[in-house]
Amino acid sequence: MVKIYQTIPCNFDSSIQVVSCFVHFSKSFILLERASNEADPGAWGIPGGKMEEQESPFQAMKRELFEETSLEANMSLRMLGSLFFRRPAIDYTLQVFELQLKEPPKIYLSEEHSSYEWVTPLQMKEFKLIPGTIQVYRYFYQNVRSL
Ligand SMILES: Nc1nc2c([nH]c(=O)n2[C@@H]2O[C@H](COP(=O)(O)OP(=O)(O)OP(=O)(O)O)[C@@H](O)[C@H]2O)c(=O)[nH]1
Repeated sequence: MVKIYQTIPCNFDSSIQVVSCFVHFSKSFILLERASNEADPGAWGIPGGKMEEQESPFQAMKRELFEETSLEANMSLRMLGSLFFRRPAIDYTLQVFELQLKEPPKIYLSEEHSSYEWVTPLQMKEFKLIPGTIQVYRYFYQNVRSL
């Protein structure tokens, strides 16, 4: 159960910041499957993770992309915006990025993930996604302003 807000909700704990990225190639973007020894095993999501202290969102996003996929993002990494996530036990801010690739990339996964797939927006529904993934996609790419 997750609630997503465009503006900061009342009594929001903003101490946790997460970054995530839609990595596009052709008409697809990449989803990663969380490994069996991770939180939420078997759930699929776009690359991302928690920001570390003293990192900027861009630094955190580049680090996570490299750790999780081996992709090195430079000038082409763009920030799309932020959303506020409220789960029963935790609040966090999600900073969402996109990276458009022109060449087919070589992907090397870390131990955090067991597999990856390139999916079109329509195929997203076939995956057991991290809650909120479809809403985040719609918000940034289909200009749907209500979550
Ligand atoms: N990677 C990723 N995480 C997301 C997305 N959406 C979303 O709510 N999250 C949440 O953001 C958090 C990211 O945490 P993580 O466990 O992947 O971060 P991390 O790699 O830094 O892990 P650690 O510091 O616990 O080792 C998780 O609670 C995850 O459910 C998403 O699209 N991608």
